Amino acid sequence: MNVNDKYIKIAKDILNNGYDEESLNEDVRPVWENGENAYTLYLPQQFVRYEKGEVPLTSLRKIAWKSAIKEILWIYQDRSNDVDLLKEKYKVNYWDSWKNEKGNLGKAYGYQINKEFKSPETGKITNQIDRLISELKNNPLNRRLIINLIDVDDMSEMTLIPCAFLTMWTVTGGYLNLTLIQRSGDFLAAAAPGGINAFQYYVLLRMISQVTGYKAGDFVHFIQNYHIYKKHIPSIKKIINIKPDSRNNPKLLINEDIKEFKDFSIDDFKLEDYYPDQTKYDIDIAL
Ligand SMILES: Nc1nc(=O)c2c([nH]1)NC[C@@H]1CN(c3ccc(C(=O)N[C@@H](CCC(=O)O)C(=O)O)cc3)CN21
Ligand SMILES: O=c1ccn([C@H]2C[C@H](O)[C@@H](COP(=O)(O)O)O2)c(=O)[nH]1
Repeated sequence: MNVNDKYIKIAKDILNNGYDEESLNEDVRPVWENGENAYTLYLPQQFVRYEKGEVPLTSLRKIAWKSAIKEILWIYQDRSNDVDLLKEKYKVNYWDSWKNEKGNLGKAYGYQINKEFKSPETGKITNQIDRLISELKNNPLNRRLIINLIDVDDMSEMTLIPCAFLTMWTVTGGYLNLTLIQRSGDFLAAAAPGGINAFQYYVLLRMISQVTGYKAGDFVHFIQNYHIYKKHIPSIKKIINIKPDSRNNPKLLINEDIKEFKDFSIDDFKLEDYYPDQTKYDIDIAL
């Protein structure tokens, strides 16, 4: 099954078999801009496997792939929670609704990457990304290689509790394999197979592989609550009936001269053979 097939299969599964929040007569947290409840159809515990060499980018609709990479650079390289930085440095606006009065996300996302702690392996003061890179180079059989964006001590000071919050990393011979755990996934806006979340974490896998001397291996994306907002249903129904351009076979090229994680910039990433459907969808984002 290619990425588009995976997209269509899970979309149909949620549409046909998803639990309908509205009919459960319980409160839901998210609202639309006008204050109305944002109900979903949802399925629990879905996962998507992308074999090595497969780029998780759908061509059923246009994905903001550069913004997706910029978000990763902002979180893992700038180690920032500052929404104004995302806007000024990267021209990405879509986190604006979640910033606090100081213009940041509180103790979420990049804050957890910048936080220092004592490495359990070396005893030296480090941060989660530096420890991961150093252990992959020096101690590849380490089974404790995770990056966690949720620290329960800080949860009440996060403006949004990270959705794609946990990565786990395992070396097999010359390959680095990644699992991403996502607690909650908005199918249309971000979490679909080949959408922003899958693609951006695949890019992180490629980047970390490149600077630690491995090839990118398999990528598994697990979503605990996978949902389609009911307002998005008409768009999803259109998308799953698109016949994509048969030339699609996306390849991601990354500047091979980059050897240090801190040196990647957005201009080091190029996509080839990507011809996404150009239909425009006006996507409301639940707040
Ligand atoms: N309900 C909800 N869904 C999300 O996916 C989400 C949140 N909230 N809150 C935090 C971030 C913000 N995210 C967003 C916000 C907006 C778009 C969006 O407007 N996407 C459009 C245009 C993207 C562009 O061209 O820049 C799209 O067509 O996908 C996507 C993800 C992802 N996250
Ligand atoms: O990277 C992201 C960030 C956010 N989301 C979605 C998932 C949910 O629809 C909302 C968050 O609402 P919660 O009630 O906190 O789950 O944002 C995503 O899919 N991907």
